[in-house]
Amino acid sequence: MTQQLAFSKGHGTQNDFVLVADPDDRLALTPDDVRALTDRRAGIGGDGLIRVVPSAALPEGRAVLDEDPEARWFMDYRNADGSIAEMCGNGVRVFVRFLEHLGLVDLSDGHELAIGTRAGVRRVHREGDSYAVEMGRWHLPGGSAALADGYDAQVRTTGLEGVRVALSVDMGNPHTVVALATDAELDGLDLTTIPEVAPVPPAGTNVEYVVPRAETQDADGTAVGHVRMRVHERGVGETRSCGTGACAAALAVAAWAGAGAPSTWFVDVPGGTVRVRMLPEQRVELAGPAVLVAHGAVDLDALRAGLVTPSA
Ligand SMILES: N[C@@H](CCC[C@H](N)C(=O)O)C(=O)O
Repeated sequence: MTQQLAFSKGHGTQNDFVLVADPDDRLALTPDDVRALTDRRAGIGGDGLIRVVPSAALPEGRAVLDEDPEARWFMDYRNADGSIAEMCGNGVRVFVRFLEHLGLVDLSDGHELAIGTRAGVRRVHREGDSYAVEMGRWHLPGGSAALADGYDAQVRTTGLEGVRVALSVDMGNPHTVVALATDAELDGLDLTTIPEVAPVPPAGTNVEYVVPRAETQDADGTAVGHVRMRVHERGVGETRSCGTGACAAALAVAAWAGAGAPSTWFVDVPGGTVRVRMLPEQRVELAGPAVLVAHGAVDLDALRAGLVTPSA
């Protein structure tokens, strides 16, 4: 008998994931299995794979339970190349939508749900169809000196081309935000290859390219920031959205703008728009949609047989 694996497929602003439920921690998915499942021709297709597993089943999950005993479910996140990632902002929202679909949680009463991730506990609540995630503490690996360098370089830059101000932002996973001057520059980027950014941390980095857009105002007349972003994700390539990347982008642009920058930002990505809010104590909130589009079963033996290993 062939081995069948039940899956769902979901996305958050078109950052798409294969979702599998493993409530008894029985699935031993190898990196090759992940590559095959996320393959867009021989598999289901996705930027990553998310496994639902009890926090108590994994060492990283047990660490999370020490932080918050209510974080019962753990998001085991894999990039499409099979590598493990600490966090995924769009993934957390889709993970919670999947938990709802499985009947494991109910957020309809507006309460907050604690989720385990390799970057620590993340808290999620619903705002209608949108899911808001408290994304934890961020920091700038280069410290304030890196910020000063970036800001100086940016204000010195004139002309339409050549703006290459970069800032590393740790969102639980690594990001490098690069400021560009114009929409044409952003549109013209070739992100089929890994962009050159320096310095690249040893564990690699996700790279976000951003162009500021005009500020708007909310109903109370408070300024709201706005940026456009394209992203090259570590372990994937160009994707149509990245939630942790959107937070990093808003944080970098707000930091470059200095005191008085808006505390709410909209980040436009090729797959839609997410909202980022600065919170006290170097925390940030990400809000956006989470959609499940398919449910089915995959024949694991056929899938494994179809995986082509690139020759050296
Ligand atoms: N798309 C995600 C980030 C996924 C992990 C990333 N590729 C990494 O390796 O850190 C998001 O929405 O945050």
